[in-house]
Amino acid sequence: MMKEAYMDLALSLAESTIGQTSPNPSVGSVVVKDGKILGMGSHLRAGEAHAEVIALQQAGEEAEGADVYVTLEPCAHFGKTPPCANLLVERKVKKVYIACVDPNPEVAGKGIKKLEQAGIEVEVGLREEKALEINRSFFYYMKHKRPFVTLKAAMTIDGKTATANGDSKWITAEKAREDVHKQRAIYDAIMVGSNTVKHDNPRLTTRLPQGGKNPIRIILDTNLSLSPDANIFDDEAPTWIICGKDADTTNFKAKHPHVKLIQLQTEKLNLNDVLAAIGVQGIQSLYVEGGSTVHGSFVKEKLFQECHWYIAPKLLTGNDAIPVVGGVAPENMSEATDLEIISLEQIGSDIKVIARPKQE
Ligand SMILES: Nc1c(/N=C/[C@@H](O)[C@H](O)[C@H](O)COP(=O)(O)O)[nH]c(=O)[nH]c1=O
Repeated sequence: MMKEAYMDLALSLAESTIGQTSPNPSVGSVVVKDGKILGMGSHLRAGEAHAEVIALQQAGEEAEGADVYVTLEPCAHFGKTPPCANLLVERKVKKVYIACVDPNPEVAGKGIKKLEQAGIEVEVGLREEKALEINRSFFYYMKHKRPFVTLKAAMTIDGKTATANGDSKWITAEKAREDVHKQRAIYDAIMVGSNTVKHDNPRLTTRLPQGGKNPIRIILDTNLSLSPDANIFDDEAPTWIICGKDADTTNFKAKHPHVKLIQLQTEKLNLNDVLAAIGVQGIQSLYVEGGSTVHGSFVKEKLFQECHWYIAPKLLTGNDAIPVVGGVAPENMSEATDLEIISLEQIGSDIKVIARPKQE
């Protein structure tokens, strides 16, 4: 096989573990010699063996003189496991193909240097774009210490997300809603505003036939106004509430001891502070399920990195129905937020659009 095909295999190994390795990146590795695959592996969980270790274990003595493909620069520092760069040197591999360099300034280039100093040939950049895409949340978080934000909305084709009285069940069909749950399992946290909790009484858990982890539920509730009977309080999924400085936290904590309360120092919740506060808690990726007003704030303040729009072939009509992105619109169309379409796919009877703000 060509070198690209071996790196594609390593990338598919990385992609298969997205969401389960946080706070670590998802990494895949393949060991090849004389056209034969001697080992392959993914980093499966934080604190466990790295992808290269698993692939080299499978290769055994045969690893000497082999080519190693890895989707992220091998680590050079002692984390929870010994450095992979040292292991690659010990096993006397011939050449290491690296899809992308670790953007973390503390580690960038150190693994490559260690390999080259030991006389191992290194080629960087094979399928780099795909490798960066797989770990976009991890890289974003490393750089900004705040979560990569994805806005997710479901809407009718005429842009409505609920009727005037708040009814939204259902806009999209079963298959698209199942895709939403697959996304929930990938993200560290999911966020909604208190209005969505009041209108929809959501669980915000991952409910898939094949299972999948629950994201941390984060509710924006300035004055701790939610009813104690809300669904988010009656199951064991991790729940955080973010409130303003005037909220009565003592009373709340007595009622909901298992809920993590993050109280900001401002009367109203400022999204910059919200993202900084959950970034400090280690949340690397955030899936914002709305509603309309919350989406409006994230767009207006340009605090999102991606949007997933699920569009149903329905017309709700009406000036009174709820628009998918709320808030106050700019005066001129030229002030609209320009996006770049990343993907467009049909899921059952609905369309899923992934878009990102156009880089200035
Ligand atoms: N109304 C719809 C959605 N609605 C999204 C949110 O408004 C809901 O409160 C949330 O998904 C409910 O979470 P749950 O209780 O955990 O299922 N989202 C969708 O993709 N399609 C819809 O038709």
